Amino acid sequence: MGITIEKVSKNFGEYKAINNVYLEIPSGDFTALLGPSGSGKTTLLRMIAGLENLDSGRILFNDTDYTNKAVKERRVGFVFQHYALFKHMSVFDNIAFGLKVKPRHLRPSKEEIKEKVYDLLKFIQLEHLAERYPSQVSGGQKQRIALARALAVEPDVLLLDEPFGALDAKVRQELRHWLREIHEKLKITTIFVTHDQEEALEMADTIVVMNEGKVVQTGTPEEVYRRPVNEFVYRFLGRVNEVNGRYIRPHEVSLKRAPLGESFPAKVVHVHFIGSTVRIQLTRLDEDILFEAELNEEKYREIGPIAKGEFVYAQFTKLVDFDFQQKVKPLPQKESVL
Ligand SMILES: Nc1ncnc2c1ncn2[C@@H]1O[C@H](COP(=O)(O)OP(=O)(O)OP(=O)(O)O)[C@@H](O)[C@H]1O
Repeated sequence: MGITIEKVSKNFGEYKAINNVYLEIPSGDFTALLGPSGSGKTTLLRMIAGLENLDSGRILFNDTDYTNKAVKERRVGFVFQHYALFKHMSVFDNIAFGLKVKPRHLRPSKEEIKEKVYDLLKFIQLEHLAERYPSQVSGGQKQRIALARALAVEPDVLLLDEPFGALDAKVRQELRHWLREIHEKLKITTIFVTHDQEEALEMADTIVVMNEGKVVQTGTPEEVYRRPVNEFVYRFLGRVNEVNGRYIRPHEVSLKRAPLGESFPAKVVHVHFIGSTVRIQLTRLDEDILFEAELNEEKYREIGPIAKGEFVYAQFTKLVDFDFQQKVKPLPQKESVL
């Protein structure tokens, strides 16, 4: 199911929560809505679900206007961070819920429901938990069950609002892979809200970067990361050093023991080992600027152990200048289209 968001706006009082958004989500795509808190991601998702009215614009599902259709007419499945499971129902009954509440003429038989729920439990690899209650399963399991519940009614569109937000880093990582695999199998058009750039870059086919109720850029993870249209996207997608109005990512800073090319001396302030990455804070001696370098294992091995207080030579090889870019190549003014 392809989705078109056409010039959609939504105000809360004076506040423009969604400001003239245009977006096309192709059928079968895994799209991440990425942006800081308050940028309008949840509001946009709720409008696609039919849970929030539009002030203006249209929402089309496969070219048919769904703007005024009710939630239950939309065949959407949701998984929200706080969309808790029904506490008083077993895992089985939670998953079966959407099927059991269907109108009589559409409702599958008891046997069909049982078979379907067990298929889904097998699919999410939690068959052994069918008789448990939500309080007896882990947070990660709860979100898998919530996904099975959403899938039970065979939605055309899957909407996920920070579904892993409340989980610890390791479980979140596992569920990212798991969800991506599920998407590969089912190919349901999926829209995933997150404020975590790593999560969006890792999972999505398409990233829609939002800020202040607007779409700032859409593209593949590689496009938005390598060709950000402005400073906001560049900053939002990763760590950044700002050097006199220009920018460089820490992993693009090169460090050497001896002077080379346009390198400058710098003093090591802190060294952090983060898994296989070494993050080093330095001060530039000639300009007294604090900056950060990030080395992978290989680069760190080349330069050798670095300790606080040592002096090294650093080079900013790829400074990005957005003012300059805008002067030579104006940003596209037209509405963004995937
Ligand atoms: N029902 C409402 N009434 C008034 N203001 C609202 C309402 N819902 C959302 N807003 C405001 O609209 C803006 C966008 O909210 P939204 O929840 O869409 O942002 P978000 O990008 O999803 O943020 P977060 O990541 O924090 O959830 C925010 O400033 C929010 O306070």
